[in-house]
Amino acid sequence: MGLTLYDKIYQQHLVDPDNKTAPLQYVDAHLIFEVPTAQAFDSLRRNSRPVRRTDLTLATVDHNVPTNNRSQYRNAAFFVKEPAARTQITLLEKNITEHKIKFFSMSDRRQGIVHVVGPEQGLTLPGSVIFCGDSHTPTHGAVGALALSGGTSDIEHVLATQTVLQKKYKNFRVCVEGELGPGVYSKDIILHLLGQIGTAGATGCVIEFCGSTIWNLSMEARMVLCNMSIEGGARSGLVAPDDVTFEYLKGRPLVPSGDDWEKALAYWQTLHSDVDAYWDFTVEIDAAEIVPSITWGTSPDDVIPITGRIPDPVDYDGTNPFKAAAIRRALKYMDLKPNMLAVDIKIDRVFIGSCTNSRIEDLRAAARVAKGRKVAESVYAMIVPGSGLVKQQAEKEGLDVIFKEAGFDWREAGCSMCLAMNPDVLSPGERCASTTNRNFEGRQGVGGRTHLVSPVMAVAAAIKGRMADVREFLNAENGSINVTQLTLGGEQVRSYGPVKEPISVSTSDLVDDAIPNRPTQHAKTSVEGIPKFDVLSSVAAPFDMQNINTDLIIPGEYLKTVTRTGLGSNLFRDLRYDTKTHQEIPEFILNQPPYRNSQILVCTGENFGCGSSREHAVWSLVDFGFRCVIAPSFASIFFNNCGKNGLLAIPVDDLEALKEIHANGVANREIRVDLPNQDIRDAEGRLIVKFEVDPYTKHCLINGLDDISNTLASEEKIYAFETRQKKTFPWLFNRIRKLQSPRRLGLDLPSAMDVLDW
Ligand SMILES: CC(C)[C@H](C(=O)O)[C@@H](O)C(=O)O
Ligand code: SF4
Repeated sequence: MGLTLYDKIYQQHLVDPDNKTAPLQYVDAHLIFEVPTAQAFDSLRRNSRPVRRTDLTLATVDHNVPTNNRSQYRNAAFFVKEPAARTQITLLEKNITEHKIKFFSMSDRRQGIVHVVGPEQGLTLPGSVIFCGDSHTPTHGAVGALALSGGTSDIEHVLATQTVLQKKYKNFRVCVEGELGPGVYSKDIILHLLGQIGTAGATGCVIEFCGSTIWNLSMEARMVLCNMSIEGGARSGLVAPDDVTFEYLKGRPLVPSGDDWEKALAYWQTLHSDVDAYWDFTVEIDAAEIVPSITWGTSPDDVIPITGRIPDPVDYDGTNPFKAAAIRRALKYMDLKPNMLAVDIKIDRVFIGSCTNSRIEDLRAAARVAKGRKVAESVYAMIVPGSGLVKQQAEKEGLDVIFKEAGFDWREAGCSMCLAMNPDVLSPGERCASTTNRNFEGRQGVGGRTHLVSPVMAVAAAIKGRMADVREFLNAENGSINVTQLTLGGEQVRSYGPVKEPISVSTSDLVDDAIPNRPTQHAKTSVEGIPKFDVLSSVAAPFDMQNINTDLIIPGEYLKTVTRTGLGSNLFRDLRYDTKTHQEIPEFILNQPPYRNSQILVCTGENFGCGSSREHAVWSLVDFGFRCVIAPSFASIFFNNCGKNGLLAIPVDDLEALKEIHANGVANREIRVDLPNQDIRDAEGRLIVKFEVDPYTKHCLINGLDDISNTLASEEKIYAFETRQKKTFPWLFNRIRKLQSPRRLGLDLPSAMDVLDW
């Protein structure tokens, strides 16, 4: 039996292939940003743990940054007005300065969304493992890397050990064959897929995208697919590297050159799944069936073609009551009527941006539709390039002029209106056609309504003032669209800036390679652990929603905290409080007296904790008082984050048992969760169900041990692996610290006073 590309990269990165209980993957590159890192650095400091490889770590700021004009920019402390955001950004600056980590600050034109910046600089290379504490890290898989995400505890683990604990996931193959129709973009491919498999369809899997349609896509279009793999529940997504990949990589600042390029290329060309590889799941899609699509509801799989109608819950009442309830809730939130035509949905706002669709090809495609046209008077439309270099490139090509003439607001790089963490938010009730990846309730602002679309569909909506079929604009007199360019992204123009003194990473540079900060001489003998878990008796708070996402558990506004505590009061904010009056909603379960002190949450709906990797979701549950969550299934990142914070997540797929636990909760009767014996009993001690838990997590929970202590015990193995890796793949090392300062490259803002001259 052959291996998949994922199998191969995973195996190659196993630090100790014999350790099956806590498998460690070596991380070749680590990307960090302001939101989930403060707590990680703080905890390292408290436990006297050094950052192991500052030379394999790269930082930027994106989520919190305001996107208004930076012509008067002096420094972050002055520019960022909102105090919590300012604290988070300046704290990151302090941490990277202390640890000497390379950083693209707001005064550096290379700054931008972490998943735009990484590939743009060539940080992510085929066959490597990249880690970033953000759920859209799979984006980087487009170059044929294994791109892993996780929460703050994982970030801390990578900083301290340069490894991440990763079990082996399953293989999911998505094969798309044939030619895409006019106006169909890679965003439509991934929306189409999500419509088929749902938000939990690929849970516990890594997706490999393949087939003739995929090979014909540009790198940036492939990134869109990999980016949204997480929306299907996948642990990551990737595309085997080919000539398109190599062409994209060549010449980027962090990509090897000269002899090393030749050696690297020879290796990269071997990276593909074997013909006889075993696939746990396969989905085949005929490209001809895909039409420009939109989401209508509050989950990324609520997908309909632009020619379609809004679903009717009545159609599911008999067969799938969960789905019928979810549709009713979404229709109410989105203020839509069943069976309404997609093209009849009027919009107020358009947002083109985010790590999904803010690259140069997205902007080129959008500009082709916008050219010579006008945004409808009723619409406010904004374009936020993914990085300063994307913005610079777009301006060089005159795209900004096209957009401004059409009536778009042209802004500075950042996550912007993708999530409500910076000044760009929707007002309650506003409806937005958005090129982002999540349409959850409140995602773009309290009460805001999001429809996910491709960049060209966003422009079509902006012009019409309602959801529109971009194909109406094809071959029209003004700004006619060349379909090939539209789907393939057009010519490959480099989107990074001038390199005055090109860096060239060659093997000879390895002589003075950085020495890792190995922990032995610094390590404290006693470190903080996690709260111990043994046996717990409590009334379980009963929930019955499917796909409870982490935005719903704790909205983006609260991710600006720099501690792990204090989030409990805003747990489930949008379910718990009236959006207008901010008063408690009496019907919500956690506002009812018996459940205010519940330590167990039981949910009968599947896929608990989907969406973002924010560990804040777990911290808010723990801060509220929960020690255990029971559900039929969990999203992978949330599940991992639970164990690292002493919160026991128990998947119970025996639906009768689950109903019984739920019924005990409704009746206000205690249940007893026994971790050592792995069972759940009722108040009389009668067994309801036995449960599975992986032995390593059980051991850590019962003994209150944190992962890092365990991993550091394998220091010699990590060091040995690292030494081998350096010999075999020298081009993966010694490159980030050779990045040059923005000033030397002419990429600093003229008004900036905080430029770091590295
Ligand atoms: C803040 C970050 C942890 C989060 C994520 O993991 O995705 C964010 O980027 C999001 O899109 O919700
Ligand atoms: S999904 Fe949005 S908020 Fe998250 S990294 Fe991407 S752009 Fe930023």
